[in-house]
Amino acid sequence: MKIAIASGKGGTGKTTVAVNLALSLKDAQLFDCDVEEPNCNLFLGYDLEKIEDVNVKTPVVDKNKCDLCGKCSDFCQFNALAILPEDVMIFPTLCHGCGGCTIVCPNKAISEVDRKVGVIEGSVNGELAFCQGLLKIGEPMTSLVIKALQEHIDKNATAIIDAPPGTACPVIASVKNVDYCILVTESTPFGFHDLKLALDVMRILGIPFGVVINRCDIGDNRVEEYCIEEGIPILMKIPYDREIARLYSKGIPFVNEMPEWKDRFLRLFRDVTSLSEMRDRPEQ
Ligand SMILES: Nc1ncnc2c1ncn2[C@@H]1O[C@H](COP(=O)(O)OP(=O)(O)OP(=O)(O)O)[C@@H](O)[C@H]1O
Ligand code: SF4
Ligand code: SF4
Repeated sequence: MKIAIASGKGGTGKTTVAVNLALSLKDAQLFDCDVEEPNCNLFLGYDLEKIEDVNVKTPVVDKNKCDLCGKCSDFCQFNALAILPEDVMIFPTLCHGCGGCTIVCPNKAISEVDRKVGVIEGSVNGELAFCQGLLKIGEPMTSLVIKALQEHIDKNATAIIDAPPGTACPVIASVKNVDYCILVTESTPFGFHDLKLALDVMRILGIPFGVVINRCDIGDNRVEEYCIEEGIPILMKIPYDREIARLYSKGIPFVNEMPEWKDRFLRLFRDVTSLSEMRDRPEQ
């Protein structure tokens, strides 16, 4: 079972839910896909070691073979190649490593070199199997690092995936192949607005989803009313709690100090499992 924790709006409590849910389960793996700023390990405190570099194949043009025909530049959908009067200019950070320009070059003038865009790290100790991706500073290829990170999911275990905020490519890369997505939101106008964007993404991708309303006692009831109207499962409600915020600021997962929440997260997991199974069952 692969479960993503996502949201439209940032700061709604994804990491809080992902870490506390993973710690409440036995034998769960936790993956921090927020590769621009992974922060799950602030709460776990595990020693991490590098598992692998994430590289992208980037073109290099041999000037002696190139006749500036422009076929490579015409092919590239990402504007990573520009034909100048006497040269082909390459914008490495725009290149997605598709390899197409190398194939279309009629003069075999293009070769490829590895360019490092990030790194995958894994825990060497701790009660959870934990992995995170780390995008190199200045690199925009977030999705490549997320894809590489997800290769390390053990298909026989339960994987909890902490997704980045928003609804753009990094979120799609994080949730694409999951069995279920938990959308964490808050009862504010901004939370409600961005939840609806995230719901649209899940519907388009055909991923089953439910909602956790965090800080449920701030703002108004619009999120809850909307979920009831639309038949969206409300999986859990977490109140605004000074103690949760205090523990967070000390890097302590709140299930460790407030053990009653472990049962609630276990119940959440059971609900998610049965909702996902119901969806997989063929209609009678
Ligand atoms: N129920 C709660 N009561 C009080 N404070 C909370 C609660 N849930 C989360 N917070 C606070 O909200 C902040 C954001 O939480 P968290 O980092 O889990 O959100 P996030 O969605 O993962 O953020 P990002 O979008 O940056 O990844 C933290 O400062 C945390 O202490
Ligand atoms: S396709 Fe090959 S020969 Fe043509 S401009 Fe590009 S690198 Fe040069
Ligand atoms: S490898 Fe693909 S993305 Fe990169 S420059 Fe060539 S065509 Fe463009």
